[in-house]
Amino acid sequence: MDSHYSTNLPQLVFTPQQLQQYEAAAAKHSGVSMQELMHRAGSTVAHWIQQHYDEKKRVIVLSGGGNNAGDGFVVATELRQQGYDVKVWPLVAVHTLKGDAATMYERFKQSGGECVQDASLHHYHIVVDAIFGIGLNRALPEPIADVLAKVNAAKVMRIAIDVPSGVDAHSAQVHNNAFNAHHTLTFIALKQGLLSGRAKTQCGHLWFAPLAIEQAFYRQCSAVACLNDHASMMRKRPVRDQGSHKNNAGHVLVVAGGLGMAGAARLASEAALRTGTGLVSVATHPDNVQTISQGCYELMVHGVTTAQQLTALLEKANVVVIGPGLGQCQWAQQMLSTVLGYEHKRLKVLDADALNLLAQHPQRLTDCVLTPHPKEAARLLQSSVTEVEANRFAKVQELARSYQATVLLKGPGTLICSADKLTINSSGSNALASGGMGDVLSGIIGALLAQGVSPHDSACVGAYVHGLAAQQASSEGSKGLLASDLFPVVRALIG
Ligand SMILES: NC(=O)C1=CN([C@@H]2O[C@H](COP(=O)(O)OP(=O)(O)OC[C@H]3O[C@@H](n4cnc5c(N)ncnc54)[C@H](OP(=O)(O)O)[C@@H]3O)[C@@H](O)[C@H]2O)[C@@H](O)CC1
Ligand SMILES: [K+]
Repeated sequence: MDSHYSTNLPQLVFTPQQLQQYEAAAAKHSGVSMQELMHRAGSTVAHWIQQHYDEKKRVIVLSGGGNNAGDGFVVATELRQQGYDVKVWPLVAVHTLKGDAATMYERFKQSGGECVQDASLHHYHIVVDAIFGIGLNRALPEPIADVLAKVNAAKVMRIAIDVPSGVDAHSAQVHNNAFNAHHTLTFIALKQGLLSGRAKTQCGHLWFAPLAIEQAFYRQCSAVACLNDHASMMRKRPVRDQGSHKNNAGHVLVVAGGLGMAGAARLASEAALRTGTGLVSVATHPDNVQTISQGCYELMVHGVTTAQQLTALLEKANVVVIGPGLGQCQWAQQMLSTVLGYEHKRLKVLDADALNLLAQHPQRLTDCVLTPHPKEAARLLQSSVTEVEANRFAKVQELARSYQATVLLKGPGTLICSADKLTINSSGSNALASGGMGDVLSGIIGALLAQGVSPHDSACVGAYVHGLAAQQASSEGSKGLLASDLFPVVRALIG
């Protein structure tokens, strides 16, 4: 039996529908029966529990009505054999089980295993979720949702088999009272819905167990997305030739900082410098000039009030970052329409208020990277945050299509979508940080574009470096990380 598992995740990402469609063929090509596959899945989880918790721990397995429950009965049977005190609490009547799941239930009973109803959770140390896996197709029904609310509130270690119940492995939608796992062991291939948004946090630590059929599976169908990893992101960083000078490393123009919003402009422009741009200019409200320049003499800061003044600056730059602290007043509108209407090709990063203004007058764009958080994405799509979070994958694709742009949808497991590519970011989230993190991200992406990295790769490397910097700059779980704390880490990562 192969019980290999790891937190090193593969880069190839699939939909649960692809798993449903091709896993049987992959198993067949690997000479493995479906029953053996279920046995491998359950044994892997049992092995994982043995590796992490000794047999004095009391375990309860919650079972459902499909094959996920079959995995759960294998876990329970194997742990009992290893001396654990294990019970199964069926949340769907066991007589409805079919096929291999029914067989695994029979084996559990025959081995002396016991089912309980309405268990007292405080008696157990570990709860194993074998209710729903990739077969979840609607919200959790009342009795199951009620049980999971209690499980989530209890002081227990929660381990999900394949998918935390209540998480939609396709859309990343998290239904009410979904199982809040400390660890999730997922099988055969990575499912997109576990990697982004709230679903990502709902999985806790994600472990991948290929069950020794992943290669055959990869031959059956093509991945729908790519999970970026450290090595590939580091390879895509711009390389600066030793003999080069400032004019070979791009010129970013940051159009930012309405009245009273100098900080956002400074964060974005300093981030562009710290990410290796040769020259960085800032076009801002005249009252901000001194504040932005203070302590960062490398920035060329211009107070701008007219389209002509901005056009003169656009001529010198090769990339424009527009939006941080821009506001939505007449001045801001004029700045955005001048940038979007500029006749020569300039790569552009649109962030913050540039996105809010764009949402008021949607249009197809050229050479743009958009970096919305879910609320800005909702405005751009005339939708709601709930709808965006209920299907981050479809929404980022819709944005990329409607605006003809590369779109980076922020949040845990940031998504980056261009016409032909979907990438999921794997580095940390900055949920505990203060404001200004987005400004830094737009500056980093602008810098990468200015140094010749493609729009899609700039957004991917930017998201990765930004997330990793947030992770490294703060100790785990600590609040109070400042956006400017990222600068030294970004420099070290990009340099
Ligand atoms: N194929 C294999 O042999 C292998 C499979 N493996 C394992 O199997 C898992 C997939 O199994 P699965 O396809 O049976 O789906 P699963 O998630 O167990 O549940 C489906 C059942 O739930 C029901 N249902 C759905 N949503 C519901 C809701 N909200 N509320 C109430 N009911 C709901 C649905 O009912 P229906 O829609 O038919 O009414 C159906 O009865 C996979 O994740 C992995 O763990 C591994 O062992 C490897 C080998
Ligand atoms: K599960």
